[in-house]
Amino acid sequence: MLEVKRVTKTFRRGKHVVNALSAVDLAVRKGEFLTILGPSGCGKTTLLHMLGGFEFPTEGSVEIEGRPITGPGRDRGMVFQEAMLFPWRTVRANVAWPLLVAGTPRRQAHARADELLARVGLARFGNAYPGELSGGMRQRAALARTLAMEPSVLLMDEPFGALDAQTREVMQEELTRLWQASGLTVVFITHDINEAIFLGDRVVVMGASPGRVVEDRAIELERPRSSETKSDPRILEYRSHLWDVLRRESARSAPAMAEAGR
Ligand SMILES: Nc1ncnc2c1ncn2[C@@H]1O[C@H](COP(=O)(O)OP(=O)(O)OP(=O)(O)O)[C@@H](O)[C@H]1O
Repeated sequence: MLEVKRVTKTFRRGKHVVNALSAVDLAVRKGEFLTILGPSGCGKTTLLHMLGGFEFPTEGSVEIEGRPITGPGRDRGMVFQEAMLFPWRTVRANVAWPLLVAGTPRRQAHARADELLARVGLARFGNAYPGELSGGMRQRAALARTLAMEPSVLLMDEPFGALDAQTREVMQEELTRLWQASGLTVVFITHDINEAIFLGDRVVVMGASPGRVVEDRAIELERPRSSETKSDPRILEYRSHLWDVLRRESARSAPAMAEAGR
């Protein structure tokens, strides 16, 4: 579904050249849930932005279903750490907004928004304003708005990073349910190893300086996954292995990053 081929990305910052990504190869199958872990600054967001069509490789190519990605498209929805909702519009109007922009008649767009709000557990909050919702509810509304475009790929950049631990667990379980029912392909960035394991069919670990893929591990926990999955003893093995990889990468990249910041 998605293919990143020998991608290198360099940014210029004044006189300095930042090698954000170096020779990254990555393929994501249709319907797969891929999670990405890695130390700060290893290029996770840059990679996601390329898949979204907001950044372009310096070398190499990024493709969706065999076609080069040349810009953002309705086939790919993005969800960020902070739910970007219009505070002056109701939750229903926020979710309906991309449909209205695409020319859907208002009544139809609002009916579709209500269906989507029900799917993310916000059926009773269509008339509320974003400021009246909790962080988790705002993230659900943002997800509903992204789903309104009927993307085939969801690109998620630490979407639960700003939530408290309990809400985060609930959101993880809801997302797996939603994904399982939808057939969506998901690429999900996180700093949380447990989250990466619980959600992912595969966990990719990136290393920094330069950003590259250092580990690609299949997670063979059965689906559907639920809160009980979280006490599966295999999780401990996955966690210990991924911790080792991350520790090694953080130690390796820290001196180089300190040097780059000087
Ligand atoms: N527009 C830009 N201009 C210059 N440098 C950039 C730009 N975008 C990213 N970088 C640099 O590229 C590197 C990778 O950044 P990126 O945000 O992709 O990392 P990340 O792994 O997502 O980090 P974090 O986990 O902290 O969000 C960093 O050194 C960053 O400073």
